[in-house]
Amino acid sequence: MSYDVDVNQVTVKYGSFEALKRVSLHLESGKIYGLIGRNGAGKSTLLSLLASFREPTEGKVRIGGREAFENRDVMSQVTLVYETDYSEETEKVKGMLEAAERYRPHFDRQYADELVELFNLPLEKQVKKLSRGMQAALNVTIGLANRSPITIFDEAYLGMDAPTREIFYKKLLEDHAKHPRTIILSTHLVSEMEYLFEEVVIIHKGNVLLQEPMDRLMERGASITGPDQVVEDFCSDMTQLSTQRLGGTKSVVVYGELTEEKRREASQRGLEVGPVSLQDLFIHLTSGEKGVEIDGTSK
Ligand SMILES: Nc1ncnc2c1ncn2[C@@H]1O[C@H](COP(=O)(O)OP(=O)(O)OP(=O)(O)O)[C@@H](O)[C@H]1O
Repeated sequence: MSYDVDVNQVTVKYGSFEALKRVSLHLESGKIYGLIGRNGAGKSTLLSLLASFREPTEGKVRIGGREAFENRDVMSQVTLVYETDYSEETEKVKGMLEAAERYRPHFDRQYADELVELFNLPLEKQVKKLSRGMQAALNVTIGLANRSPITIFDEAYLGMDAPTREIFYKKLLEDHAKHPRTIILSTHLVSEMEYLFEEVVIIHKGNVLLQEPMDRLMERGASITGPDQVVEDFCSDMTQLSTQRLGGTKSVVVYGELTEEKRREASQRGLEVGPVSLQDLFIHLTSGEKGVEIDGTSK
């Protein structure tokens, strides 16, 4: 069955504060999504709706056509991994895996054991006695081994060192290829994780600023560098995200489709057209009060 996610005109209020403002979003089954946004943008709020932890103040969240909130059938198909407070958790690592095996319908114990070995997790140790990074690795182990049709990692890497994060990313890609499912990665490590994303959703101040396949998004950003006045003329009708000047040289980050004709024109005028990283695009797109108005892609 399909596990497409439909978020329709959803508002979430904390008191009178609107953390999400009439957000609409469609996530197709089976893809890896990167969810990015600045601190307080509303990412965790959105993810808690998908995991049925919270009910929208207004609007509907449907998964596979069924309303998500307090729906047992839907909840059993969604895993949300986030940094957990284990200071009181006296259960051992082994016990946590056994519980996951009992309660999660698609849990693969053999695969979990493989990850436990890779992450060097001590099966007989109490979870509260693990280091923060090891607790994160345990969460990721259970999150991946659950094989839920919708698996969400909300900054699940917190506390992991760089080599451990590398193992996480590698295993995630491998396992997604073998067992395709929807994976949502909410992260601030944009440069480090962008190669994982098939599609990117940027949330800004409670709104969806854009949702784009990664390759198309990368084609939309470019840096144009050359003599000051030539760059200025060339970019005059384009959305300009940032400008840098050095002597008589100017470099502008533009956003929007750069047609073949426009690229030829740049080359004829002696301008250099370069790529822009997702991290740079994200920084520039979300630097203003409302974020940049994006023709055709903003929701
Ligand atoms: N329980 C709550 N009560 C009141 N306000 C809340 C509550 N939870 C979140 N908020 C507010 O809602 C907004 C969105 O918070 P949320 O945690 O969803 O953001 P986020 O994008 O996940 O942020 P970060 O990247 O910093 O983790 C923030 O302004 C936050 O202060």
